[in-house]
Amino acid sequence: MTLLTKKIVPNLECQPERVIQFGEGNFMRAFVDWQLQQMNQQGLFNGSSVVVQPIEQGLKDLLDAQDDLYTVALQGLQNGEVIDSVEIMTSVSRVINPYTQWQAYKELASQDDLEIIVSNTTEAGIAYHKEDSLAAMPPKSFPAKLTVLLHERYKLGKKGFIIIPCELIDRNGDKLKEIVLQYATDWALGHDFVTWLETQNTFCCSLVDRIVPGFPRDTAQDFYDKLGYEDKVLVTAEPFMVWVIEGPQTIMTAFPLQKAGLNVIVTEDMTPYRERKVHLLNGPHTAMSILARLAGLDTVEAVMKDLDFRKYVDGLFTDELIPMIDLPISELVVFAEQVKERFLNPFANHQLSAIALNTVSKFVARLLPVFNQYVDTKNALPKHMTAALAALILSYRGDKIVPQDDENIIATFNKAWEDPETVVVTILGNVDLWGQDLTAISDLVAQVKKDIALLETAGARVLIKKC
Ligand SMILES: NC(=O)C1=CN([C@@H]2O[C@H](COP(=O)(O)OP(=O)(O)OC[C@H]3O[C@@H](n4cnc5c(N)ncnc54)[C@H](O)[C@@H]3O)[C@@H](O)[C@H]2O)C=CC1
Ligand SMILES: O=P(O)(O)OC[C@H]1O[C@](O)(CO)[C@@H](O)[C@@H]1O
Repeated sequence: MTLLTKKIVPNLECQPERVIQFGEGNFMRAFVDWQLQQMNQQGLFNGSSVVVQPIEQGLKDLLDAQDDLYTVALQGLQNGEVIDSVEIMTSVSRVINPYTQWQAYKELASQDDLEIIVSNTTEAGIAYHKEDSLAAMPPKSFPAKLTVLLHERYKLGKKGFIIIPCELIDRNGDKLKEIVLQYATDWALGHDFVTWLETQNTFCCSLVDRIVPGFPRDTAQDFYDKLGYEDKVLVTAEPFMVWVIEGPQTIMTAFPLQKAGLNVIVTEDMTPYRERKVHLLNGPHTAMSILARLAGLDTVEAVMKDLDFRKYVDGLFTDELIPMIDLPISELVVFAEQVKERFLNPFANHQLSAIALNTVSKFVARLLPVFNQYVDTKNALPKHMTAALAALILSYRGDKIVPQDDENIIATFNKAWEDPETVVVTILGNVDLWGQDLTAISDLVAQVKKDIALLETAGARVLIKKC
């Protein structure tokens, strides 16, 4: 079968390079480059991205063999409709491997059309390596490579960039800027360079949300048969997306994502949006994964299609999560409905066991802040979250399902379960697990004991029906 190349795309228009993108992975290609494509199609941007492969091994060769073309398959539900679409992306101009093309990389500094820098180098990428130097070709870390590029740009007396990292770490833009400034100090790049960095560049924090399963290993041949060509870097993604960017509204002039109708929010403070995502998407994931596994269910979709569990999920959203988040209720209701639709994605096959990895820390980050808020404002226990907490303690006994977590956490639960009479008090009172003494919450110990007893005698389905 023919490989996807320019020959397959007639009248391919080359757009000027306007974006430097660190990271050629699945997420960036189905998120940022897909958005460039949407803007280009509407004649709003007329720009392409030059992609920098951040580590020595990567997809450059595969992409180059396809003239940097690839397909994005969007699969899922949107506004009640099944979306199963494919589109060839023409928004990547070329891929630079700085390990073999260091000079070409540095020359990007001289291109005036380049205005925007984006990145996703995984959670490990925004890191400081003390050994990195200005003379290295290239330095190891992504922030060090970026510092070299910015310094070249400064030396040419040109304007700076809008820099929007997409890594899934809190306050990614601040962290990236902090490390770049650290290199500027380490490498003695001078006060004027630091002033240029501060005044001519806009580092934005951003929060991305789109589930991108990536290359469809099991069904690739079906895709090729349907497409009529082979695409070794085809990427599947859900139709839903949100990009929350913390920065000045003016960035939308250079980067008209919103004008193209994309779900992009530019705000002065992204905290509520981060909370919205963590508590309304990842929170229900965690609560349902704990309880539904005890009832023998295995995927998010199965939970959402089960009438009893669906009621539980709806109640969790409506009674306990939405009222505790500091954003307009109408906005939260819309977001919650979108999340439920995403949970029902028939293409996703999202395993509860995958979500359940490291459940204790996930419970702390995703549910406990809302749990505390509920107790403080309502002076009562949130029943749905309390049931999930009880199920967590029971599952970590290890006889019904095998918990996967840090070995110290597993050991803590094993030890506590040696005495079933005291296990609830021991676990809830363990500040190392929760960051607080949960036995101090009025009635919690008694309720969790009752819930565990019901889980043991009647099962998870009966417990959630009581919520
Ligand atoms: N796939 C998804 O559904 C979503 C993924 N994310 C996040 O995006 C990140 C990337 O995900 P994918 O694109 O799916 O993975 P991927 O494996 O396709 O791409 C990883 C990218 O990160 C780069 N990279 C890896 N380690 C690095 C390091 N130490 N320093 C610099 N660069 C490094 C690689 O060169 C590659 O460009 C992940 O951290 C993930 O948490 C965020 C939202 C959704
Ligand atoms: O299964 P979890 O850990 O709740 O995460 C669900 C998904 O949400 C996302 O944050 C969506 O953007 C992805 O990173 C992740 O795949």
